[in-house]
Amino acid sequence: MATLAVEGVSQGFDGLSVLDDVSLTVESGQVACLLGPSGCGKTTLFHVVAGLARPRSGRVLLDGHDITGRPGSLSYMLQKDLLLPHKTVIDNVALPLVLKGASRSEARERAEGLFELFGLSGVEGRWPAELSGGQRQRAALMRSYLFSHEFMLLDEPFSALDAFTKAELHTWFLSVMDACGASALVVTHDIDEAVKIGDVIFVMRGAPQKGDPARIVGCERVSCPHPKRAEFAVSPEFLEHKRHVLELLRS
Ligand SMILES: Nc1ncnc2c1ncn2[C@@H]1O[C@H](COP(=O)(O)OP(=O)(O)OP(=O)(O)O)[C@@H](O)[C@H]1O
Repeated sequence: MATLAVEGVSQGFDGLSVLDDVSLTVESGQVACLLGPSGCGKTTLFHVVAGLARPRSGRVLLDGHDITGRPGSLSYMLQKDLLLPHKTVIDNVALPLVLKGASRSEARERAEGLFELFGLSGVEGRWPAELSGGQRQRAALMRSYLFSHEFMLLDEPFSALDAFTKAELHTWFLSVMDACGASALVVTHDIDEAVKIGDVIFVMRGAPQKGDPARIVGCERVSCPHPKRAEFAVSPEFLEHKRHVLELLRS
């Protein structure tokens, strides 16, 4: 478990200013969502947080340690699962451990212990092409977790799934996060998803291409005890949080 702090991050490309003084904190064990319109700079912020790009100003701290511009401390799961087609599921998910220096058998052994928790028992030896969309996302999330137990950056992890699979994975995701105690920052375009899975929702606004760099315009704390039950999504409290988020997006 780890606490992430983004402090006063500004970023841009050549003459384009994309992020303006972005700050946010994700507490240990929290799932935080980053919600904002297309093109406002969410991926740009993720690249900075993952250490893949140095910001023009500001810094990124993980448990108080400055990780600005240093990749490898957090795991970063892209929207597309990027499972390697020529490797079995177990070798795909164990790959981060091998890259970190474990032997193949050691890595497989550690990964094997997690298949049940991630709802993937029985598919260890299959090829990615033999999995359903939901199973592929579970495997991709498990691989991210094996890269970093502490903090995961998830870029639209459920956006490619159909509505039924998505709803199923939301419930599954929350139970896995509770069981692992990991923290995550999740990019999403989907307000319902953000309220459903987020303990806190950071709302980002801006249109960098129109000379309006993005900033965090507010944050909504979702007061719902864990484990969040499926009924929460049809409760008056859910609608109230959704209304607040919509107000922030329009403000
Ligand atoms: N490498 C780059 N060089 C120049 N401009 C870039 C680069 N990467 C992103 N941009 C610009 O920065 C702005 C923010 O892009 P970004 O991909 O971060 O937005 P986003 O919120 O993640 O979008 P989406 O939700 O559609 O994925 C856009 O105007 C984009 O064109």
